[in-house]
Amino acid sequence: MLTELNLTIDTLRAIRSSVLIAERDADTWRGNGDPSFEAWVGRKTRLGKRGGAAQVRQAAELDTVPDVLGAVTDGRIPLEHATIIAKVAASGTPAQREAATSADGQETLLGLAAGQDAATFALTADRWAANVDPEGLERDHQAQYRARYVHLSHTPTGTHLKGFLDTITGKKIALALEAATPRPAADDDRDFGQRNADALDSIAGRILASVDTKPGAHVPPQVSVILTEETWIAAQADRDRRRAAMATFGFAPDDTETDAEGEGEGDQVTGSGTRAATEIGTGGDAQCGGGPRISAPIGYAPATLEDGTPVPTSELGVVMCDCELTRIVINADGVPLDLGRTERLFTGPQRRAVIARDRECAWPDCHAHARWCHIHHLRWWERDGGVTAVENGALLCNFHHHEVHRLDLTITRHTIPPAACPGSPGSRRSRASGTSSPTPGGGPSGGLRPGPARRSVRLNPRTSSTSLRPTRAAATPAAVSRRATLALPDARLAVTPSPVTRRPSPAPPVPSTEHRAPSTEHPAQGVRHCSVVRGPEQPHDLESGPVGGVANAVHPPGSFRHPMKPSELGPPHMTVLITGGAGYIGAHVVKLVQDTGRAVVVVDDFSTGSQDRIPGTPWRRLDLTEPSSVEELADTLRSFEVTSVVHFAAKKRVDESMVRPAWYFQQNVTGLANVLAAMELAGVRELVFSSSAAVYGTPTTTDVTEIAPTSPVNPYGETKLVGEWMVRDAARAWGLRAVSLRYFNVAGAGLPELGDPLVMNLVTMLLQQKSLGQQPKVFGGDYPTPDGTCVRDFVHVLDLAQAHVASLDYVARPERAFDTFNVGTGIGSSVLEVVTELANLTGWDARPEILAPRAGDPASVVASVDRITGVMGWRAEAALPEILASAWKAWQFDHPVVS
Ligand SMILES: O=c1ccn([C@@H]2O[C@H](COP(=O)(O)OP(=O)(O)O[C@H]3O[C@H](CO)[C@H](O)[C@H](O)[C@H]3O)[C@@H](O)[C@H]2O)c(=O)[nH]1
Repeated sequence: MLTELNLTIDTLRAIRSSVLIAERDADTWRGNGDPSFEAWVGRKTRLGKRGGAAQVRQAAELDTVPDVLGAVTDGRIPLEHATIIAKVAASGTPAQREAATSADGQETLLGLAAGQDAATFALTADRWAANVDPEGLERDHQAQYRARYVHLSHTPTGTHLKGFLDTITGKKIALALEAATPRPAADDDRDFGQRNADALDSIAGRILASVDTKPGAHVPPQVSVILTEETWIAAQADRDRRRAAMATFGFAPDDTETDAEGEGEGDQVTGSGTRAATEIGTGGDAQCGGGPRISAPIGYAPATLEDGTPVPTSELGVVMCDCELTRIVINADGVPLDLGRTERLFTGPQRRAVIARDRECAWPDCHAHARWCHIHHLRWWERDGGVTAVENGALLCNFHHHEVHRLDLTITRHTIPPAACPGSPGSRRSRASGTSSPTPGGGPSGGLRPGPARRSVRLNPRTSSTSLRPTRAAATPAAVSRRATLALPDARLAVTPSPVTRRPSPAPPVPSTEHRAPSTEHPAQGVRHCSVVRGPEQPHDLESGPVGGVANAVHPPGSFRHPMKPSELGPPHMTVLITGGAGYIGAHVVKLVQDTGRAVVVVDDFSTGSQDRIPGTPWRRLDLTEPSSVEELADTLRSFEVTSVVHFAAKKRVDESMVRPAWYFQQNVTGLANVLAAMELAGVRELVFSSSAAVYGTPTTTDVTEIAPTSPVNPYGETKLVGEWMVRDAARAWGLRAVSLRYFNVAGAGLPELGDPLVMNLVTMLLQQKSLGQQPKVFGGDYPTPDGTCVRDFVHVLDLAQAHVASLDYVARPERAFDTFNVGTGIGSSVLEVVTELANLTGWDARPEILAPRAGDPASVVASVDRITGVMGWRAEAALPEILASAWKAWQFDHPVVS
């Protein structure tokens, strides 16, 4: 019954797919005020735009495999299996797509689908696809591999982590995170993401602690915490003051062996048969609820990392607990003068003894393996003057070690009678709650009593015959006396949270004065690295100003929003020739390519571009439409040993192309033909071609994929489509490896001085209208879009430039031939939305004037960017507000208000 029901549902869905495609092709949905077919479907079905788009996408994919769709309606296979085949047909390599859509291919896949569940069949289909195009799998993996990156953005509010990994590495990392994440303890209310973060922290700690991790360095990598003597004393005084306040408000620091609710129950003892339990009393947050109020702390400069990042006191506690201290005396200019050293490390034998005893994190129910644990000083080394001895050490995983220091806990070991242990008569298992309680009325732990704002947890026993009992600690004079050893004039303490072996660390290299700026406010902050990047020797016949151009002469490296990913750093000997490199998009690409370490040479006729945009970059003035340009360009390619070309030089005004179509073909098609001829002559085989979304004309869907029909509606788009064909044909004929990037609506600026100099698209035209005191002019208000104005996909010019860098990597791979990719954000904005956003941003009292529609304007063009994201790992980062803000800045830079 259930099977039949499922079959019927699948059959109906398959029929719905066919109906959707028929509706789409019949075009009957138009004229109802819906901006797109998807929107129409979403409205009709009440699934909304997203739901409608998903149905249409699935239908379009299934439409490519009609036999498979038929097999669903015949009840041969479930729809799920059909969608797996359709995915291969839609997103595989060209060879895989061709095979999957062929009658034979569909029949083979149908045969494979029989008798397999969906998950197994998905893997089978993957293997089949790999078999059809064995290199496809490897190519995809290599593409993923080249595209992978991890960015850490350090902001004042925390560090953001962003990245992309190839599937294999992703799985490896997932396994490693899992390995470093123990089964959550009873009191562990961290969610999955938080546990992953802790696992990553733990892995980093382990790497930094390993003596084997010495990538070319003389000492293991270290995280240094830098603090002054005053900070050291003030931080401790602050904590002591808090603790004293706690005592004043009714419960002594050692009272933490206290019950809050329920009854504690020791858990089952493992190992030797002796039983142990551990209790923690956190005492709650002194600042919260009914807890005691404490006086405001006295301000003091925080400890910092080497780059000046402030370190919270609880983190300081963690590193002080299990660390190596190196005293570095630094003079007023931040130059290290003297190294002293005091170690507070557990020795190897001590560690082994602690590990043998505790085996895993000593926190209740936390089973983090010893290899992920720190050794915590039960009596803190810096706070309580605790000794570095086995009996004072306890294994704690990274997370719980931080908790102990964050909550200012003291943990004590104590033996508990077997009767109180789990499994014993009268014992009960602990509740999985951070607010469960320890043993009542002086159970095994003895002397437990309820206290205000007190949380306590009954902990799991360990194999040891002792238990750990965390409590709040008392201020101890020992902590004060310990400071004496650190109180050195002009001293900074560099604290390394690393169980590095006992061997003297060499002094850190004293910064050479010629490379480092003198210290300013912070010894580490004052250090600035300066590096000079020399360009290749340049031939003298170029109009490049001083020969031997120096990359990045004006724009400091990293001043762009997107720093290059390490994976994108190309070998310095690679030279990229960029035609039209002095133009708006070209100059951004010049800068980013240079940032990757590649050399760049620009060819431009400077009809719209300017040399100011490419400081220090060698250039050659060349009109690429002239027949003589072929030889001249080939010469340049040879003399610079160019390895790849990015071709921008072209005309790009839609309206102009409508008026001067032949000239557009001359400019764009002849220019490209000459570039290709020169490349063939010089044997340069890598090309990134600047195409346009204009090749789609008026798309039938808003979500335009690369396989959408190309049907340009203006000569400009036609020249780009012809260009794509020419590039594809060159790939077939003489082994050119090329990518055509179909730009959607590009706007914004990476630097204020790199704004779009031409007023020829919506954003710059609006800014000009604003500057002239005019009202925004909107071409057409009656399009079948939500607000009647055209919808476009606006992409930041820097994101677009990044896509070129990714494409250069892509075409560098020998297995590539020719491919096309959309470059957009996947999000549409209407002209009116742009006007409103810009008006808000600039304080413009804008009252749009709706004019007649402009010739050749399609209603709605929005990219599908799945392909470029999947293959190259590229994805646009900036949204409309950021794009417009950068465009506005650039506009102000170019049009300063003279008062
Ligand atoms: O003052 C203006 C200027 C433009 N528009 C409208 O804004 C939309 C965007 O126009 P643009 O000229 O900025 O961009 P296009 O979409 O016409 O063309 C752009 O996108 C294309 C791809 O779709 C090509 O890449 C092309 O080079 C690029 O200019 C159009 O509906 C246009 O009519 C206005 O309403 N008022």
